[in-house]
Amino acid sequence: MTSSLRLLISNSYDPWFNLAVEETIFKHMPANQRVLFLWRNDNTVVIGRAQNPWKECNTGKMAQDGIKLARRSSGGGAVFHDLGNSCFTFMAGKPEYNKAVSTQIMVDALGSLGLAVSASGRNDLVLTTDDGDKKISGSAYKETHDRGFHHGTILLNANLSKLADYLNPDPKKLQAKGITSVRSRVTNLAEHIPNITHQKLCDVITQHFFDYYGEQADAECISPESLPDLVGFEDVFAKQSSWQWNFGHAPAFSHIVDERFPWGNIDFHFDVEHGVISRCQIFTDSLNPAPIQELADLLQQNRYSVTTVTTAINQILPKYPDFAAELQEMSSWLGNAIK
Ligand SMILES: Nc1ncnc2c1ncn2[C@@H]1O[C@H](COP(=O)(O)OC(=O)CCCC[C@@H]2CCSS2)[C@@H](O)[C@H]1O
Repeated sequence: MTSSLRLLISNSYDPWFNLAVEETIFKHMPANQRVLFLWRNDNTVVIGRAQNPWKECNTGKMAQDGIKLARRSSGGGAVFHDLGNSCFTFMAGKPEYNKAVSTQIMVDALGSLGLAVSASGRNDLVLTTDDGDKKISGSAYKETHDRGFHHGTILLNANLSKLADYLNPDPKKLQAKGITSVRSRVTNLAEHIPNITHQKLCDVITQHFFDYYGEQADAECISPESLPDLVGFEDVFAKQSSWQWNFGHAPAFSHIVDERFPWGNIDFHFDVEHGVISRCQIFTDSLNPAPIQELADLLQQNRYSVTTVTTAINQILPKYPDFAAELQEMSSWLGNAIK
């Protein structure tokens, strides 16, 4: 008899690949199937579908350190992933889909390792420690008319100082709507059970998944080199990897950046829609406002990104040789301010 369960293990650490696999499997699975997908991402910040990355994370530091940004299609806040963080996804058709079931499977699996874990009022799993409850897992959900998934993280031995660094945004004058992350006190399971590994964790989650349904399934390993037949995967992967989705899908926002240079004060007011500068106004008392105005005009209708700034400055430079040093100075300041 074929099993109603499917167990998928990703061997890739690329968040864009893994999220595209998750999305494609979810879209095409038969509604009577139950899927458990286990995966990890390296050096990544994953944000919720309605979040603003420039507001929620330190995008400048992330770019410097080669940390990928990945927007997911579920709601909720921003989390940091590295190989010390494990991810799980439970998928099921409706009406069976029930996040209370998957949450209980996780609580029981972690309990079987001797950990006092419970579901918090929010979407977290917390570990009871001598120092109070600490978050070890965050979850998010997605539902369509006939199916749903619950995915979440488990902190095993993630780099918590990186976690704090990347999720601590620069204090920018950013006015933005969108979902704000809820910062928590976190802990790694390895601090509480030193011999825990990703593999052991996957084994207990799998065992509890099988036990709950009273069935088993062989594990299928997925990687870019061995992709099962996933209808439409290429398109989903292209979207998931795109700047337009990961950054550009941020809800509209505005950003004011100002600086006092020896040669004048400057205020840039940016309005950004779909990640594109829809309006850029400047206010300056510089005696030479023309190149600055020209810069503001050139920035409009382009991506809110460092590349946009450097490209525009390079375009203006030859026209204003007497203002070159000031333009260079502005380029690095403005690039820094919006990255
Ligand atoms: N990896 C990880 N795990 C648990 N908690 C984390 C993690 N990284 C950061 N945090 C803490 O959670 C808050 C944000 O909590 P908040 O509740 O705002 O958001 C979440 O939990 C979202 C979980 C999404 C899970 C998906 C599953 C597959 S891909 S990502 C952050 O400020 C930190 O304090």
